[in-house]
Formats: sequence, structure tokens, C-alpha cells
Amino acid sequence: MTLHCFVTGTDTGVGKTLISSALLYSLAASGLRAVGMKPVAAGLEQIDGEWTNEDVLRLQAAGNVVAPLALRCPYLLRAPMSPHLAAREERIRIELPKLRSAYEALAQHADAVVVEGAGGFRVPLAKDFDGADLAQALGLPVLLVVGLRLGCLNHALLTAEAIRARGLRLAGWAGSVIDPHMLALQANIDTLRERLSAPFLGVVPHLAAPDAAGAARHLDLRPLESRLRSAAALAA
Ligand SMILES: Nc1ncnc2c1ncn2[C@@H]1O[C@H](COP(=O)(O)OP(=O)(O)OP(=O)(O)O)[C@@H](O)[C@H]1O
Ligand SMILES: C[C@H](N)[C@H](N)CCCCCC(=O)O
Ligand SMILES: [Mg+2]
Repeated sequence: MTLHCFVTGTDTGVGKTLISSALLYSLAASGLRAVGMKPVAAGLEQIDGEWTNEDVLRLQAAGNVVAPLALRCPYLLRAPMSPHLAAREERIRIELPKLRSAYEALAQHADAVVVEGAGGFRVPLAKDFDGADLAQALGLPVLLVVGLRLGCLNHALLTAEAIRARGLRLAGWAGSVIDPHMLALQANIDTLRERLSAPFLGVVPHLAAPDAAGAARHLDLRPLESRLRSAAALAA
């Protein structure tokens, strides 16, 4: 049984990598072969003398499957901007078949491939397709990460609507407190629980030193796992 999923968020910088890493950490700790994939990463940094992307590093550190970078991140782009623009600057064309075959190759070696999208659900990846098209092409259940700050209710509800409009399953949602001073935090969480009609995995509070293990302690992944198991059974 496989537990592959696509992680999207209410925006860029909302906690997708943190929560994807927590998910990978927990899946690996439970004995599964778990690997993270960042199909398109925009924004290279020099770390220990090497040009790399922080999301790609964090996902790799949280999983337990050794796989080539070309599969874990088929498109590694320099500029920290929308992928379609970063790719255009480098005269690269992001192609859906290449993303799909990298995902399929990873899925052969893992029980769980956690695919982290770029930014929010409809961020353009090329002239003719976006993140939602990618999730649809991979046919994956979606985990929505809500970055808890003022404005997130609208973003979360619109994203849930877009996911379902694509015929995709919203397998669960999790919050991450990105604004430690958010007013009425609990009432906002309650509002999302009422209106998203999807399994609630928990909220990661604002952490002084956010990391995969620390975030995982705040999440209950059982409702997600049972949704992913039933999605896999349907697909089989
Ligand atoms: N609960 C939290 N507590 C403290 N810091 C957090 C929390 N959630 C996210 N952050 C921080 O906010 C920043 C953005 O989070 P993260 O990188 O996970 O976002 P993202 O949605 O993956 O962004 P991108 O669209 O760039 O992939 C990071 O520095 C992360 O450590
Ligand atoms: C560079 C950043 N960290 C992400 N990888 C890309 C975010 C693109 C957002 C585009 C947009 O919605 O305007
Ligand atoms: Mg990220």
C-alpha cells in the first residue's frame, strides 16, 4: 500500500516544507520508505560552497530513501520567483512529462512520495500549465497547508474549492502559525475546521526553531494516512 500525496499551501512561505518534512519524518519513523519531491524549486542559495535549494535539502533530510537529485527535483531554478518566470530567465521549458516520469520513478522506490508544490495551488509553471495541472497529472490526493495569518480563511477556502474542482481529493489540512501575533487564532482554526470539510491533522504553533521532528509532534497523521490508503486502494 502506498501513501503518495501532493502538498499545496495557501501561499508561498506558509509552512509547506515544514509540514512536508514533518510528514516524511513521521512516515520514515513508522518504518515506511519515504521520499520528498520538489518538482520545481525556484531560488538557489550557496550552502557550504554548493548551489542548492533549501526545500530540496530539507525534504531530503527528512526522508529515508536515497534517490538522485534529478528525480527529487527535476527543475532547479536560480531565481526566487514564480517558476515560469525563473525558467524563462534561464531559457528552460518546464515540461509535464518530465515531471511525471520523475515522480513515477521515485514512486517505484518508495512507499510514500511527498510532492511539495511551488507556492500556492495555481502558481504558473509554464505557459500552458500550473501547479494544479501538475497535481492533476500526478493524480495525487492533496494535503493543504494553511499558513495561519490574517487572510488565510479566504485563501484556504478558495484553494479547497480549486482542488475539488479538479476532481482531486482534499485528503487533509494542517495549519502552521506563521504569524505568532495572529488575533483570534483558535476561532480561525475552528472556522477552517467547520468550512474545509476535510480531515484536520493539527496546527504547528509558532516554533522558535522549526524543524521536522518538532513540527511532527503537533500533527496527528492518522486521518491523512487512512485517506491516502483509501485513495491508493481506489487507484489500484
Ligand atoms: N510554525 C512555524 N513556526 C515558526 N516558523 C515557521 C512555522 N511555519 C513556517 N515557518 C517558517 O516560515 C518560513 C516559510 O516556511 P516554509 O519554507 O515551510 O514555507 P513554504 O510554504 O514551503 O514556502 P515555499 O513556497 O517557498 O516553498 C520558513 O522559514 C519556516 O521555518
Ligand atoms: C520563490 C518561492 N520561494 C517559491 N518557490 C515560488 C513562489 C511563487 C509565487 C508566485 C505567485 O503566486 O505570485
Ligand atoms: Mg517550501
